[in-house]
Amino acid sequence: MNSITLHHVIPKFFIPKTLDNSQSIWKKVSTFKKGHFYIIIAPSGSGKSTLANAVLGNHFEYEGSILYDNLDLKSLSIEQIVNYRKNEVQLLFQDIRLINDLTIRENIALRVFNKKNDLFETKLLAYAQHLGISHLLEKKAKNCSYGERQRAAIVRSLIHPAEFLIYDECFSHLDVENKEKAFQLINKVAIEEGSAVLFFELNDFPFSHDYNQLNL
Ligand SMILES: Nc1ncnc2c1ncn2[C@@H]1O[C@H](COP(=O)(O)OP(=O)(O)OP(=O)(O)O)[C@@H](O)[C@H]1O
Repeated sequence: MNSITLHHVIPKFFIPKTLDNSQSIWKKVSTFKKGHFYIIIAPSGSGKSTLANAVLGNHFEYEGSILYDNLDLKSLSIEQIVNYRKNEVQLLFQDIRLINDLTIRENIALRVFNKKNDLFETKLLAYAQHLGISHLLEKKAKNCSYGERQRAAIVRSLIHPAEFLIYDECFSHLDVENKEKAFQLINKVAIEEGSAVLFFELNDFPFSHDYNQLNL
């Protein structure tokens, strides 16, 4: 998939306060392209999770359309949408969604549970080390802090990355140093893979970057 386009999208269940803001992407045409990098900055309650979940095909509670290349998401079957999640589009949900009773290693490996490949193990170890969670790999997720689980979820998102990587406030529990490390890792993997990255954030990152900035 080469692009995801928002075509006059506006949520059905609330009217965004920022609708009249000329920077806002509601009710406009915006295209996210493979290999490009975006940060969408918007205040609490402005619809970041609503839009991120809509782009994943988790709900259709909006007017307008979301296109995967030229295909309207609303015209796809559940099976087709699920297939897109294997290699084309993936979302790291704001609430992380690790399984409490599995270890951090098992949670990360879930992304590739039916694929045997030494490369995944190499990546898992390298990325865990980069984010400072190597010592937590055999620990159950429920016994880790929120920030530790957030870093584990970021590793999970990168061991078999899709073409469009979407992150909904994925650094919310990280200190500035860890935020920057996580950002650099996501950026590096996305460049290597040719993926697009879409960050949904409350505020801009506290370090310099050259991502395209959009607002809701
Ligand atoms: N299923 C739903 N039905 C009705 N209203 C909803 C539903 N889901 C979200 N909302 C409302 O839509 C608005 C946007 O919510 P959303 O979670 O998308 O915002 P957000 O920008 O991600 O916020 P935050 O930064 O606080 O996580 C909120 O006012 C929320 O209460």
